[in-house]
Amino acid sequence: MPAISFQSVSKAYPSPRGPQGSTFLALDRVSLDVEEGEFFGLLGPNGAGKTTLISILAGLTRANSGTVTVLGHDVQLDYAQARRKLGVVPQELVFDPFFNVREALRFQSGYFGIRRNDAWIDELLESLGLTDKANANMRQLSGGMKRRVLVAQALVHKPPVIVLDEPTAGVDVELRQTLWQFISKLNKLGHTVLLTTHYLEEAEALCGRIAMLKSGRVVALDSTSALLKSGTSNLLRFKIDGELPQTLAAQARVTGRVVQFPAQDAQAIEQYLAAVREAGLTALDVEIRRADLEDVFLSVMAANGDEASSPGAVASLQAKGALAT
Ligand SMILES: Nc1ncnc2c1ncn2[C@@H]1O[C@H](COP(=O)(O)OP(=O)(O)OP(=O)(O)O)[C@@H](O)[C@H]1O
Repeated sequence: MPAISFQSVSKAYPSPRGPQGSTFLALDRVSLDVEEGEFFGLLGPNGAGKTTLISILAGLTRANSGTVTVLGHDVQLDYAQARRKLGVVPQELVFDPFFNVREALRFQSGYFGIRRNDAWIDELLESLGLTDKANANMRQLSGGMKRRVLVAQALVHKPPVIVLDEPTAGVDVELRQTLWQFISKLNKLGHTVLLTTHYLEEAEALCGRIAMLKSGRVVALDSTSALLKSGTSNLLRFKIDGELPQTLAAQARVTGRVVQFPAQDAQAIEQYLAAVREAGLTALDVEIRRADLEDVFLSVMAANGDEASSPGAVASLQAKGALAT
């Protein structure tokens, strides 16, 4: 049985631009399963529908159609059981200003009907570096500290399925490391983790499988290693001292003065460098690097209607079948 199952989930919101009463699809028949024990990444650009999907999972928003289950419990028909299996760390910093940290965690335990939870609460406080803040009022905490409390709140009932919606947005390196150490430990103990993040290096390091959403549709779904292999294996990267001719620019990803070409082999590298020389330009700081998840992500997004990235890498991904159709 999957830990989380989305089957053909669609969600329409009122359209901000169209005529009165018109809607647009924030989620368009999304289907994906997260298996028990997985560390699963849900990636996508702003507005792709990640938070909407998580809100439906957490019972905060209703889908217009489709089925969502948590360990077999339907999030609508069997809400209480589904919710009990889930620990959700929301993107927004929501907290009760009248409680101190320990009280907030005790209150949350009470919400799930758990009494005498102090041993686990102490462990959460310790693991998240909050022990010395246990008696501090929530209002007195910095943004990063509040985020730690949100993580602790989500885990207070030891949920088998942990959902983190951009937990490291705007937080410092120390918290990120503390958080990922702790979440990885829980994952090793068997907890399933679903993570959304814009930090692609974190997703690459942590997630065994990844789904990419674009405009409410799943556009890629595979193991992280297969996604990495599906991209152009190497990239030729350099800076130029002028404007790249159109024919060359069409094959490259250009960011200001930095140019990147897919570099399948030495011949391709020589050809690109020769073409740059023939155009009267000088390539500076030349390096060859392995494609990372960010390259794959940009290629997938480009293949699905974002012109901003490398056509060469897209062709490579399509040829290897990594892109959902
Ligand atoms: N309550 C709402 N009413 C109307 N439109 C909404 C509502 N919530 C989200 N949307 C729209 O639905 C789309 C998906 O939004 P969502 O927040 O799910 O995206 P996201 O992938 O989480 O984005 P981000 O990375 O910016 O957090 C966006 O176009 C957003 O403007």
